[in-house]
Amino acid sequence: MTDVRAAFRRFWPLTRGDRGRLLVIVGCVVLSALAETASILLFAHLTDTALRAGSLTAFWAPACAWLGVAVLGALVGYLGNSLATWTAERFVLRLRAAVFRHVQTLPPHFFQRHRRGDLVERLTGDVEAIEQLVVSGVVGAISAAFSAVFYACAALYLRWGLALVTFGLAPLFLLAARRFAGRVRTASRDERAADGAITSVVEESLGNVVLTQAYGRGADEERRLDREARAWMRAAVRGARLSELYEQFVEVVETVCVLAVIGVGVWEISAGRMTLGQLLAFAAFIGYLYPPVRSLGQLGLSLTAATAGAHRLGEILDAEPAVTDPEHPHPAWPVRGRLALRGVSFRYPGSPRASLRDIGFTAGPGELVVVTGPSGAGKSTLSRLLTRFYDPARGTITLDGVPLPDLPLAFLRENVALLPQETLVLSGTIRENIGWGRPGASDAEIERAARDAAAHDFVTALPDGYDTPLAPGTAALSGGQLQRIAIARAMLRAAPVLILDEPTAGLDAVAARQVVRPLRRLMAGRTTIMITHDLSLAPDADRVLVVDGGRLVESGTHHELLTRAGVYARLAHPLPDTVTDTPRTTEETLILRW
Ligand SMILES: Nc1ncnc2c1ncn2[C@@H]1O[C@H](COP(=O)(O)OP(=O)(O)OP(=O)(O)O)[C@@H](O)[C@H]1O
Repeated sequence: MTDVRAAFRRFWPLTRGDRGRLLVIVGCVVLSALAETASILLFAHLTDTALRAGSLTAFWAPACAWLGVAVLGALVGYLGNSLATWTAERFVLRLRAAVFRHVQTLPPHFFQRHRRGDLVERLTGDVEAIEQLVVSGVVGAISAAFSAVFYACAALYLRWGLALVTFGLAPLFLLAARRFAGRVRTASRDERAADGAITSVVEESLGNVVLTQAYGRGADEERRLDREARAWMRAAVRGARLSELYEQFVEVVETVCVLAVIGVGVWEISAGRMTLGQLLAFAAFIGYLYPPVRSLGQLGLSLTAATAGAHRLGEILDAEPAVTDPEHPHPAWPVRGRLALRGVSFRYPGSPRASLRDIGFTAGPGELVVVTGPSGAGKSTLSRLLTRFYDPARGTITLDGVPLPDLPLAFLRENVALLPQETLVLSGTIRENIGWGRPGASDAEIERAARDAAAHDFVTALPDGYDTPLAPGTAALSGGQLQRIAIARAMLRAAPVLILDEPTAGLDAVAARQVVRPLRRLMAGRTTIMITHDLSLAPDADRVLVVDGGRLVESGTHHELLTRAGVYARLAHPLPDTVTDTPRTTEETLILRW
């Protein structure tokens, strides 16, 4: 129960703005229960007056009153239920938006440590489970409680002795619910986790379908899905069995209660202390009284199950963003793009060792700094610090002399554009994909960016041109073409600082050649930090930095580093022109990958 309370306290604030409506719903629920109670009393009256006497004249007045009450109850019931559904859905909408907003602020390592399918499940199934707890649960509990109180009062009014017998048996329902609660919670938690695992496997398998087919691993993937699906089935069956067992058990308890009441009632009638109408009405009340008591117990079980969802969602909401906006941000200025790193060290949260140690360098407008090094050296980590996905543990990074943490994140990322390693395609047309770089850009600006990125020709050759729809993983464009779309997007952003993370990764020599020219146009006049294994652009760089084991081990121009015969020379080896002094053009040296 403490879990339910804690979950409720955590998510209740999200009902702000709808509490007036919740009050109206409660009003409707109470009126509905009152109408139900009144109809039963009218039924008793009708039995004792019209039915027993067989008088039609005595029939009309209670019958009309009963009809009036029924119509009123129906209207109020309709209003209350519609409003409750609307409020519940609004709550789901708000909760999902809040969780999604929070997820957007979380650092890269959060997404590396959680399977995507599991996150999807938390944002869908678990969000709905919490709605059960906070909105439908509360409305259901209030409705059940008021109904139980009204029926109990009416039963007391009809025959208080008999009513007390009835009430004495009611706690049996709550006891039964208590006994089941723990097991229901475990089954529900397992079911939700298994749901997430299934979504993850399906998503991963579909995402890697080419690899799976190429390596003939379809059967393995099927087994993987089967394993998760069986875990889900076990949990689902366990949950269903528990709730069925509870239902049936309660059914038997209810029968015992009703029989006890009728038995006592028959004895009362035989002693002349009760009329048949009263007994029938009383039996009806019992029929009505136990379901709300029962549903209070059932509700307890649903709420307990919902806490499993609350717990899983809490894990997301408790994850902290790695960086936040400064309290007193530095005022905006026209950024020139001078980057400076001094003594920068960084370790990923939870990682035993530092990924970067004591890194320092500067880069100014119009300069190209190539950062290279073996796999795992810390190059991508550096790009994450420059775009402030993380702050360094030690040292500082400044933009035009202002430390990055003093800048509003939006301002920083407007001025420091990242071209990530994965060519990211968004759901939308090519025009929207490019326009994403700068919201509000005109079609002419988008087209100009596409021309500069050498994308215009292949885009216009497509049947739908700029209106060709793209979607992640389903784009009918080559890797090089997608990369040029990404370059056009970055062109449009027109940020003074560019961070290019492996801009030619995954492209063959021909495709790489096609992106080099647009890349150079993109870099012109900007401060560019290019993280790459591909040394084809290194001869053009003002400075090449070699990172190894998180440290900056060498720095200089391509030719200086080659003549130094250190790590860089080894990385670039064997290169046909390692000792020539005449630098080749970028295109000629393009295949200098190591
Ligand atoms: N989320 C993370 N949590 C813990 N350690 C991480 C995380 N991401 C990366 N690392 C570690 O940090 C180090 C640097 O990784 P990084 O991705 O920056 O290397 P890289 O030089 O970009 O490699 P590659 O060239 O293969 O992309 C590696 O040892 C890696 O294992």
